[in-house]
Amino acid sequence: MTEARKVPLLNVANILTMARMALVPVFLLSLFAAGGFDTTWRLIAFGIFAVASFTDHIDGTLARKHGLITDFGKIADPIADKALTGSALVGLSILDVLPWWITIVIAVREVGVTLLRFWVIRYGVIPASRGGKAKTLLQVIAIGLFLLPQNDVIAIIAWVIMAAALILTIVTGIDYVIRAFKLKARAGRAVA
Ligand SMILES: O=P(O)(O)OC[C@H](O)CO
Repeated sequence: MTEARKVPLLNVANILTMARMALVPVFLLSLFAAGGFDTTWRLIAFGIFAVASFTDHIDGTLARKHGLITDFGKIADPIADKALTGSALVGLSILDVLPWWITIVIAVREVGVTLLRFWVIRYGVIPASRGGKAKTLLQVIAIGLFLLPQNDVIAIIAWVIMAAALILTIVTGIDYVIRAFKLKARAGRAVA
């Protein structure tokens, strides 16, 4: 595996990625505090989720701006996103806010893409695509809206965005499968 540039592994972008992972248990504790439906705790959970999600934006921006892109970051950043969104989806399904089938469809895609990345890692890294980034953004917005105390307007917007996120989740998942097979085939041709 080759580094895009010789940069220290422990740089600010990677530290932010790891901080996002570390916030997952804190987020879950606040989501389930006081039974899961206490308005104050739900707002705290929303705040922690929002801060953690924002680190995704900052670490990517810093990595690009200051040349802090590492193979570790390319792999760890999507995993940190999946840990955060996955735990939120499971939490919302446990609380009966979100149907389990939505959580399961997204979880299967996210775990599948992660396994796919490791499966082809000897040939190269599959970084997040624009579609993958847009998918994560839509998931984050929909989850954020479901975390808020609900009313009709919030619920309608949350469902519309979740539907778009689901479509993009599936479409980009298929796109990554195609990319993985192309990467593997290219590596095979290079060896032959
Ligand atoms: O769709 P993925 O697996 O590439 O994930 C995208 C990342 O969450 C973007 O930061």
